[in-house]
Parts: sequence; structure tokens; C-alpha cells
Amino acid sequence: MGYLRNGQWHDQWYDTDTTGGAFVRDTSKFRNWVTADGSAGPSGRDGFKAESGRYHLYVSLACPWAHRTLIFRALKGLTDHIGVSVVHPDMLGEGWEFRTDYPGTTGDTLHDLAFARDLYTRADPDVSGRVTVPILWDTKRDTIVSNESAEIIRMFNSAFDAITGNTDDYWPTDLRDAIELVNARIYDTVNNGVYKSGFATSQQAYDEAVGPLFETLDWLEERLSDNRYLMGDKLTESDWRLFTTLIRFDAVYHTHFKCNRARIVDYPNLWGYVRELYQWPGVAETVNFDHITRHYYYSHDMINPHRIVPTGPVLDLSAPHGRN
Ligand SMILES: N[C@@H](CCC(=O)N[C@@H](CS)C(=O)NCC(=O)O)C(=O)O
Repeated sequence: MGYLRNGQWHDQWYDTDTTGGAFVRDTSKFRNWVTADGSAGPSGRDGFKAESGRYHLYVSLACPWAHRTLIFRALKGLTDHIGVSVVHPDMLGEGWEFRTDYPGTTGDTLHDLAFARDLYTRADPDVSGRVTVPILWDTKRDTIVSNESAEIIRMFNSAFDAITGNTDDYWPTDLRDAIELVNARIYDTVNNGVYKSGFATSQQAYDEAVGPLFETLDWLEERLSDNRYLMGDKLTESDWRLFTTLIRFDAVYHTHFKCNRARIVDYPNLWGYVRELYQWPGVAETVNFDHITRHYYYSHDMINPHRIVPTGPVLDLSAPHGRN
């Protein structure tokens, strides 16, 4: 695992020496938007117009951030319009690789590149920063549109509606303020909270992450006791953003990231909610537990030096959810 500095690869784990042992996530570098008419969107350059077959998504099936984009691609009827390449689950000294010697990988189906970092330097030969997935690639301008999942899902939510005829809206105007508030808490304490717990290299940094994580899970359990979804009756992007962390929790974060005060199966409402979202049409096909467990346990040898991938747990995600 490493990063690019002025286009050169450096194999180095996250630096927590200067932050008291705390993991601090980088901000994403490529922030353009695909829009229905090609106008610039909230940030970045213009000219990325929604067109069938023009864009390609690079994902890891292990990654919760990439998983959001795969879910939106499925929910919004985009599978015939946006292609996908799947990296190898092992993220080692070279970063994400397009090796195909593992079931479920595809290689780079557009350019046959070896590493995800080759996409970054193709888009910007002088780029600096971590090489993360998801990556939304534009085949027309031969560059990265965006590597920020929170923004990619908003593009998918509406930009292609005239092409697909699918107008389902997971970011409705009247709920945006409420969505923003809930997203902010869940991002900091849950989506990123599990990483801050797991990548902490001091007791204090771990304690400061794991406490708020379980406070938020308790709060969510309560909220979901009389709300079917986070915003009440309406399923929104907040639910999908939460789902990709919850679905990995018992298999990975509980053990590997030491988030072990409780499992999701111990929370009746959260567990029913995860099952309902898993059973949503098109979603189960985006969940790959083999890539999920293999990636975390095998890639992070600073946490799991012998790279042993544990067998459990057995989760019955297709059991009736009882949420209706
Ligand atoms: N803010 C980004 C974060 C993406 C991210 O951190 N992805 C992880 C995989 S789960 C990654 O590629 N990490 C590689 C690294 O940090 O070097 C997003 O939401 O799109």
C-alpha cells in the first residue's frame, strides 16, 4: 500500500506518527461531475455529459466506498450504460492491482493497465496522493471524472435519468438538509469510524474512535425502532451509505478492526434493516463476502501479520427482515 508523489509511486503505509496514532483520511483529488447537459456541476470542469457507454467504473468489491457506487449503478438501471472493472482483493506494495488470478476480478477491461495508479498518472502525470477506488473514468476525454464516492452516487442518482428513464430519487430536495446532518455523523463515526478504530496506532486514538462508533450504533438502533429507514418511510442515499459499512461489520470490522463491543446481529433493528437492504432488488449481487474478507485480512499485515483469513461468521442475510 502506498501513494503517488508527483506521479512517482512510494510504497508506504499510512503515517500516524504526526497525529498521535490517529488515522486521518485524505481528501479525494478528482472532483468533476457528470451532468445531464455537460455543465460543470458543483465542482470541477464542465464537459462531462451523461452518455451511454462513455463512462467506466473501477471498483474493489471489498471496498465500502466503491460499493456505494455499485449499488447506485444497479438501483438506477445503469448496468448497461456504465461498464465496471474489478481489482484484485489484495492491496499490497503496489496498491490496487488489475491481476486476474482471483475469482471475481476482471482486470482493466478498458486499457489493460497493471495497477490502479496507472489510471491516476494517465489522468495527471504529476498527481500526488493516495490511489483509491472507486474511480469514475471518462473514455472520451481519457481521464478521471471523480474518485469521490459520495459525489459519484449523486451523479448516478440523477444525471442519466433521461437515458435510463429511471427517476427514482435517493437525494430528494425536501430531505437534503436532514440527509446532510445524518450523513455527517455516520461518515465520521461509522463509515470512517471503523477505519479510525482499526488503523489507530495508539490506545487513545482507538478509544476516541470506538466510543463514538458504538454511541452512533446505539442511536441508529433507536432511530430504526420507529422509522423503517433513516429518513422515515423514504429510502435515501443515507441508507445506502450506512449499509455498506454495516454489511461488512460482523465479518470484518468486529474482529479485524477491534470494533467488538457488539455485532450488528446483536441489534434487532439494525440487523433487520441490513437484511431488508440486502434483499432489495439488485443489491445482493453487489455484495461479495469473499473479496471483503480476503481484502482486509490479507492486505493489512500490520494488523494481521500471518494473513490468516478467518472462516466466520455465518450470516443468514436472506432470512425474513420483518421491517414492513
Ligand atoms: N473518499 C473516498 C475514499 C475511498 C477509499 O479510501 N478507498 C479505499 C478502499 S476501501 C482505498 O482505495 N484505499 C487505498 C489507500 O488508501 O491507499 C471515497 O469515498 O471515494
